[in-house]
Amino acid sequence: MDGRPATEYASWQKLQKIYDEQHASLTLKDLFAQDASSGSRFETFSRLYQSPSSGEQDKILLDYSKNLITPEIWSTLLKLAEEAKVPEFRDAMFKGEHINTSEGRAVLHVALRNVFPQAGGQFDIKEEGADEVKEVLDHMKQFSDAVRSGEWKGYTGKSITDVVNIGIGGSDLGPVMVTEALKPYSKRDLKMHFVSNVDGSDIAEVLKECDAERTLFIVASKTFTTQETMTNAESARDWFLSSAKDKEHVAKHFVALSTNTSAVTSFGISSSNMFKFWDWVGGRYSLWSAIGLSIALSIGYENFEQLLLGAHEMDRHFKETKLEDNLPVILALVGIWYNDFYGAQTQALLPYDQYLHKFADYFQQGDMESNGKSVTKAGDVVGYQTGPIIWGQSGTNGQHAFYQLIHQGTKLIPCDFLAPVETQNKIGNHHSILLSNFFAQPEALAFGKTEEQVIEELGPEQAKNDALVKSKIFAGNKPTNSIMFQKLTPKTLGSLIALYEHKIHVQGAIWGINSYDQMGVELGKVLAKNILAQLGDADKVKGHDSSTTGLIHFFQKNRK
Ligand SMILES: O=P(O)(O)OC[C@H]1O[C@H](O)[C@H](O)[C@@H](O)[C@@H]1O
Repeated sequence: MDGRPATEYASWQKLQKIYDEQHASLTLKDLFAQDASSGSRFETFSRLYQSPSSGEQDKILLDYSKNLITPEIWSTLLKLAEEAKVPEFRDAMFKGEHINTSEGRAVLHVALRNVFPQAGGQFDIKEEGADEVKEVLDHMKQFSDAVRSGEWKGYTGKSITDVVNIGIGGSDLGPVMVTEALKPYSKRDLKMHFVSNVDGSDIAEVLKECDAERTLFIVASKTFTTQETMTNAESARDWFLSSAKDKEHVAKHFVALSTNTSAVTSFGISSSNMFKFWDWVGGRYSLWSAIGLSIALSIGYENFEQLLLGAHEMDRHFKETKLEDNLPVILALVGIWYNDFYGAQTQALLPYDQYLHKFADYFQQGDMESNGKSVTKAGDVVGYQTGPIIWGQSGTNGQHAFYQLIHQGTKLIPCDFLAPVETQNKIGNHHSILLSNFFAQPEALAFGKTEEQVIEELGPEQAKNDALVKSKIFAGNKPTNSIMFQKLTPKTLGSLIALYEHKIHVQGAIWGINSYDQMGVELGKVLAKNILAQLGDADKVKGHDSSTTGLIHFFQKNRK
């Protein structure tokens, strides 16, 4: 809680000792072979989460049995969570304590979904702005209903057909991921576009598809100062005014999502077209706030509310469930075991659901910006690994691209496999084929293929080729989690996102770092501003190393 280095905990030291003594002989094959004597490993190491309000329909099964853990390792990991005061740190977040210590802020994305008195009661959160959440949601409902119904008209009296969300980082990735994930619930005649990159090609391609009379621009930026977003927003406004001519028309075509009212109004967007949020909403935790307006426009406010409800129910689960049954805690501890003791550098997220194809992209920011830190909250340099590199993509596509390395490469890649029981699109036997791959890959990763099996398969003649035999062996022993949910509904998606958010929180608490600032993104921004001022004139290029100077001069000489 106070940023104690994790290595100081007795349970951490015990885990190190267990690892040193046992890891060479610890195999998933042996662990599962013990099933007969000690009861099913699946029973011991899996947990079923049921939505309190819709139970069966929105259940999530977490199977973590295919991990290199024994009862002793597992109880020591749970002890670590206690020693690191994970429950206290979690409760401090829910109470609104300023756990983002470097910025002196509360961390209250849970307050954004704390709007369901009927769902087991609300958390008591006393932070400035927390009581305004409902008001902003009502504004979002009213606005998204009006746009979706066609009641909201553009400057020539036509309804809106295209929505362009202009934002970057947390003001882009969440809306992109969720609108993709919930496409089956979307209004197909309201097309969503996302512009994030300051590369003019991004906005240019989107504008080619839009008609100024029927396009709504959402300028999404917590700070309303982000260079990429403001540059894109200005270009969008210029493009719009080249058709609309009159600045008065901006009000019908531009809205802002921000915490910065004065910057929004000076951009020319009236405060009545602004949807606000608060400094206790971190950018990468903001899709639940006004930043989710594009989501509400796409899937409708009622579905957006279901997304919030799913997250709120996972919040309750995280807050109220004992550590050994707590899904976010389980994911966090399994991750720490590989990250800190086995030395795994990465963590793959592999959804077997095409609609989740942006899930890993989203949690790249969620996890890596949160836990990519190397000093504790007390300011000490950590002597252990913190946040993993998050990567991945839709499972079957990955199988034909990078799974080779996971199966037979030299690196340990812990993987989370995710899949729905029910598909959104019943076509032939696609879903059975998809799921058979979802079941097969973790099995292959865990149990591999022995030399004897390879020899038997090859037959006596080919088996004489030793190199061929060796190349076909799968060492196995590769750990995975499998997460199955009933169907990718808005509510289930909300719960899945909150599950991973809280996993990140628990890991950050154990590592003693601040998961809620992002100082590491600042330096590059400052240097870029400085360079921008020098780009126009070769004589102005000063104060850099020879490499940077050489590159800038090369650009200046060759630009057209
Ligand atoms: O929403 P904005 O203020 O425009 O910020 C957009 C992004 O900017 C920075 O890169 C931060 O590191 C991100 O956390 C943030 O999401």
